[in-house]
Amino acid sequence: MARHVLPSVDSTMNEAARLAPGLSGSAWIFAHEQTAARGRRGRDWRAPAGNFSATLVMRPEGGLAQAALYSFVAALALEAALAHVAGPHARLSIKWPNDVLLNGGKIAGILLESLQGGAQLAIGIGVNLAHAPPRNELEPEAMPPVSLAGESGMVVPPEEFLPMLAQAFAHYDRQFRDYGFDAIRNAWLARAARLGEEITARTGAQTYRGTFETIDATGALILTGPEGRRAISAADIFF
Ligand SMILES: O=C(O)CCCC[C@@H]1SC[C@@H]2NC(=O)N[C@@H]21
Repeated sequence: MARHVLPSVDSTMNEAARLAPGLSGSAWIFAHEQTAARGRRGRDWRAPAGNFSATLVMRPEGGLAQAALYSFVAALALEAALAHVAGPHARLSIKWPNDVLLNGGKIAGILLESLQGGAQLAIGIGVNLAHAPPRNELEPEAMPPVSLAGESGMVVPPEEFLPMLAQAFAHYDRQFRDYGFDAIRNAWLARAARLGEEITARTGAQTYRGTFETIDATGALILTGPEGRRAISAADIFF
């Protein structure tokens, strides 16, 4: 698979959009540093040298709904690659839909954007390998950020993390294509943070509190509260 390695870039998502028209297959776009990286919901994302920053551009099968499920494929791949470097005792979990947590703090984030009218998908992945952002730069209720180095003392060069992540992604992508979302859903649920516990979901103006029952066949979070069972397809989650 093609790999583009950049010393510095505004955002690997922007670079993905620039390169996409010329890409026939899949490609990883990796940068040692990003100067204007973005997170979900228009938030800024810090991506200094030492942290991992990459975007995978690919051509998903099926329509947009199918492409959105790559959020879970990517989260599983990221969790697997982190388990590989952090060792079997690291407390890793996935917060719906796709934040990877280490020891209960956010170590990584995933951002999906469609390109070329949905023909291509850009999956951006950022991992705090060396540095966590300062708490005061985040929203007050955001998950506490952590880094791999801070939690474990381990130094993993970002360029060495790329092949591990690419391999783990290829594994789960194959599972998804061969066995469908059910296989991904089961693996995801086995690693889900706060499954069966009380959580809060905030969707724009609405806040719902309830028990995190499961995710459905579309990836929506199923919350059971005083008003019954609710499927939530986009929200911020608070524990
Ligand atoms: O948790 C989030 O809000 C998602 C963060 C995604 C950050 C990655 S870093 C690589 C890629 N380039 C970007 O500008 N953003 C994503």
